[in-house]
Amino acid sequence: MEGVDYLADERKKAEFDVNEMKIVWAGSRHNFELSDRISKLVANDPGFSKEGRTMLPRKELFKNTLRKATYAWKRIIELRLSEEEAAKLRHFVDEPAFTDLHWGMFIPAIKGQGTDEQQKKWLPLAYKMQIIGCYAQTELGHGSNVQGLETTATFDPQTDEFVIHSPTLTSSKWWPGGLGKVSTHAVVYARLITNGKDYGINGFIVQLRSLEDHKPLPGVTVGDIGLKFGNGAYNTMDNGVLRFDHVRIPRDQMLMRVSQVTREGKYVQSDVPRQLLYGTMVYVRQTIVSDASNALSRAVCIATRYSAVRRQFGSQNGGQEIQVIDYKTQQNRLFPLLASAYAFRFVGEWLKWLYTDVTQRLQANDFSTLPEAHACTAGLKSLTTTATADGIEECRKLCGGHGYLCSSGLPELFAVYVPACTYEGDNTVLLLQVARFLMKTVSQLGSGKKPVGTIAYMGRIEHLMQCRSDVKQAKDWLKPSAVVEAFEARAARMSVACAQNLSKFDNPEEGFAELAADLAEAAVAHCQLIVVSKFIEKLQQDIPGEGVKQQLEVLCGIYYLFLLHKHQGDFLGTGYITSKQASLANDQLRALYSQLRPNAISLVDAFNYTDHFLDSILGRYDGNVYPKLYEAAWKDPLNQSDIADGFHEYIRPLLKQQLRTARL
Ligand SMILES: CCCCCCC/C=C/C(=O)SCCNC(=O)CCNC(=O)[C@H](O)C(C)(C)COP(=O)(O)OP(=O)(O)OC[C@H]1O[C@@H](n2cnc3c(N)ncnc32)[C@H](O)[C@@H]1OP(=O)(O)O
Ligand SMILES: Cc1cc2nc3c(=O)[nH]c(=O)nc-3n(C[C@H](O)[C@H](O)[C@H](O)COP(=O)(O)OP(=O)(O)OC[C@H]3O[C@@H](n4cnc5c(N)ncnc54)[C@H](O)[C@@H]3O)c2cc1C
Repeated sequence: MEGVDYLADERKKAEFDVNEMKIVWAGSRHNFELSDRISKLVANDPGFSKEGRTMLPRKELFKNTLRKATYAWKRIIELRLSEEEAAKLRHFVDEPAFTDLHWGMFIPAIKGQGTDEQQKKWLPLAYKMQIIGCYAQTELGHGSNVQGLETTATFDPQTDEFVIHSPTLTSSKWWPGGLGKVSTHAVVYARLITNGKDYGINGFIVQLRSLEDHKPLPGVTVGDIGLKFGNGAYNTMDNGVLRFDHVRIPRDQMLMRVSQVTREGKYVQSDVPRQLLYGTMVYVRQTIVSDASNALSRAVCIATRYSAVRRQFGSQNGGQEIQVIDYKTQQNRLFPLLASAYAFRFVGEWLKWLYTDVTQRLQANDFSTLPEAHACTAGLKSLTTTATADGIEECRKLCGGHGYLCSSGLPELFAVYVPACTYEGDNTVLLLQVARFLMKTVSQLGSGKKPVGTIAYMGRIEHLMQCRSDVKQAKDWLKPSAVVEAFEARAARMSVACAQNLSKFDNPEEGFAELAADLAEAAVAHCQLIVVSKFIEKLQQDIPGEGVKQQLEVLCGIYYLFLLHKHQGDFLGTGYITSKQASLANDQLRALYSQLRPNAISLVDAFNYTDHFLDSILGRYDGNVYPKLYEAAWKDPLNQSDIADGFHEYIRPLLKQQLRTARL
């Protein structure tokens, strides 16, 4: 039965041009062609096979990752791939590896915090992978509280060196990816001490291992921190532990863009803000937002295809049972996730633009938009990773029992993805950063400083505090102006309520700690407003392709009406809508589910994922699920023999004993 498309009827139902939607999803025709070409290249290369990955013991799994990463590098060189193509290739190889941190954090840290001279020295080595680096910030005792890090870098003017030292057990670096077994170098964050004074955290380039035999250098203790959550999953990564015993590095290995230490040991602060030390985190948080749409769309693609294949109940006169995708409850769980995948795609595109803009401004010594960029990257990283991790798990449940099989692809996807809620900033800690930014904005209202960008709506605070929704019938909820005002009024009112409550405390920090849960909710409301607004703005662009814009309008409506339904307590509680208007929103949401239904399979086809990338029997493009599940079961190592290892040792004596008892 090879070659039959079991989802062909579903595909025929599409009311839009799928090829044009693929381009919208990819961001441009160029991006589409690039992804299409590289994903097929990876899928057709046996060197990148994923076969049996979840069954391998850790050591073999890790060795296999080293093989794949090295093979990927070989192919990148052989095919003379550009930086953009190489990054795509690593993405489609789809296995967390030390290279993620080398390219994703070590190099960006040197670029962002190194002087021109330092970049000239280190970047060519890193680009050719003649050195391999990681980002060593977090310690056993401190992750979120970066200012609490304990590793020291003490300047020795006698030798013109820094002495890097781990003074306590809790100062051991703990977690950095690529550190445990591979990295030769690290950007290490340590307290800078000179002339007996502690100047706080700074980055230093430190060599950890010999470039000859890869042995740790004298004074360096380094290893892997141990097995993590899930089979396979993130265990392909060597998250590491690192201790220094008075390790000496030349002074010029301190990353000196933000501050410098002179030959005499004098500390000099540049005129750039100290927060630039945190710049690598801003960059990576922005990439994590784009990646959320990749991970969520992947899970949704699997769950949607399988929901169209799977049938349960409702057979009449011997006819077929109902496809589970036709149950309203399935749609109510699945379609908002499909809509979220598209929403996160577009907000990710916008955030990339914002990041590029702030980077250009920083180069021109304009630091004015840095606080907003920090708040947006932190908040959207938190919002999108939380929703994506929850969404992947929901997709697993949407696939019933078969979703729990590793061959569905969902358990591994979840296990690889879920730490995104923690790394690059715990999601709650990041929301509180957004809340601080919002409270600062509210406190400055009336001071003459006009809020701009994503907080421009605060400039209309008087209107937003007293306006009421004018929705009278369900379809009024399709008017962008009605929706944007609803989300703005909710976010503004929640922030103002927090600010009013905060003002009742004599000590603002005590107040902030006491009201943290409310503040985090206000931050979520603000971030949801950003996602909704950016989706609506996207729809105001010229979008070619028959029916493409209409489908995006349906998805956008589902995204915001589902949020409105889920958080109706906020909208009702702040008095912007009535319960009747909330109920109309729900009516409209149901109507949109019906509009989306015939297009569901084509909307996930628009992600253009290869079966290799999805790595899921339930999500196969052709929908040929049952024969392939059956076939895969027989490939399990337990089925290599009829009689299991251990039978003679354990089960047989047990059975014999029971036989004896029965005879008695
Ligand atoms: C592509 C790669 C693959 C992905 C693999 C991922 C592997 C994972 C890697 C990692 O996890 S690396 C380690 C990441 N660690 C964190 O994210 C730590 C989280 N903590 C922090 O970011 C910060 O310390 C904090 C919690 C945001 C701030 O703590 P604190 O309250 O102590 O703030 P201060 O340091 O005093 O700063 C105050 C001032 O600075 C502003 N600010 C904070 N962060 C930034 C930033 N990143 N950019 C710009 N500005 C920032 C903050 O808003 C305050 O401003 P004001 O209120 O004073 O105006
Ligand atoms: C898979 C993985 C890869 C990683 N890779 C790297 C890497 O390459 N390099 C690197 O340097 N680090 C890395 N990390 C570390 C990561 O950045 C930290 O774990 C993360 O920043 C969270 O910090 P923490 O572990 O200290 O959490 P904690 O701050 O200890 O969080 C514990 C709990 O306390 C809460 N909490 C903490 N502070 C507050 C507060 N102020 N208010 C309210 N609640 C609070 C949190 O919400 C959380 O619920 C990685 C972590 C993981 C899991």
